[in-house]
Amino acid sequence: MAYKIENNEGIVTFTIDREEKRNAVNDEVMEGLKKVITYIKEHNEVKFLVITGSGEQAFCSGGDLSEFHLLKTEEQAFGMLSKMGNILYELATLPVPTIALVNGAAVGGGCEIATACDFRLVASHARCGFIQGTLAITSGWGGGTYLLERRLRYDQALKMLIDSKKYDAAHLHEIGWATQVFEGSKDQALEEFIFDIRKIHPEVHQAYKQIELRKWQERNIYERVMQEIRLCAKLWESDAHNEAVNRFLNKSK
Ligand SMILES: CC[C@H](C(=O)O)C(=O)SCCNC(=O)CCNC(=O)[C@H](O)C(C)(C)COP(=O)(O)OP(=O)(O)OC[C@H]1O[C@@H](n2cnc3c(N)ncnc32)[C@H](O)[C@@H]1OP(=O)(O)O
Repeated sequence: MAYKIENNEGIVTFTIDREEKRNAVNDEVMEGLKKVITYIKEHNEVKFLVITGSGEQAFCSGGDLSEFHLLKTEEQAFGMLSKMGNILYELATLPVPTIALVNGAAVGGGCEIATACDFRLVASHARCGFIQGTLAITSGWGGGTYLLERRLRYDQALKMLIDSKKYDAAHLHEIGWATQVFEGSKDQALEEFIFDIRKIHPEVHQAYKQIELRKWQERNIYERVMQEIRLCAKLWESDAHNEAVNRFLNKSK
């Protein structure tokens, strides 16, 4: 199975379990995310959603290039991108607080997943970035829109997107992308982070989160996410993108 779902007293953890591919997202992972989001919407006793990756090398390395490089046209790309874009929108707008437990590299779509969460607890060794630009595309799952909604300074958020490179944990915290940086056990870091909030009734958490979600609704965030995805799909067809992906896939052969 490409993922694990655990429920520990209302704390639901979704683990991308593809360590051999640095937890790259394939269709099975997408289906798993849809499953956990549906579970949370149908079970009021759930307090938080935690997303993490297996192993210590990667949280998530984005879309699975060995699968998605087969997509050649704008419409083929839009099909995959919009499927994950809709999943990420449902994740970003869940009523419960969401925590990205960034156990390692979060790059490309992996950085988008972490950005779509309310909190980012980042391992001190993790390097994260919107590296899509190195593949001659832009963020394709809505992560650029969510990043520019977060409270980073605009210039720092835009630089993170157009740098298209991995930042270290200290810098991610300095610019306000990382909520916290932790050493050692990710489970202990999570326990410490939720120590106080788990004492507070979940309806309080959800009421406060609704204040932000109402603003997103008023500002048509869904339409903006879909415009972002369409732009990425247009770039997907370029020779520059296809050549960059082939270089990555051939590098280890
Ligand atoms: C789909 C679109 C989406 C979007 O936002 O629109 C995107 O996510 S686009 C960006 C796609 N992701 C990438 O370009 C990242 C590629 N991976 C890396 O940069 C590195 O693997 C890294 C930094 C995550 C980890 O580096 P490390 O040195 O620890 O590992 P290796 O690079 O040696 O990789 C080990 C093994 O995993 C395979 N791998 C890694 N990432 C992916 C991936 N995204 N898709 C498919 N396969 C991936 C890599 O090929 C190696 O396989 P092996 O058979 O052992 O050679």
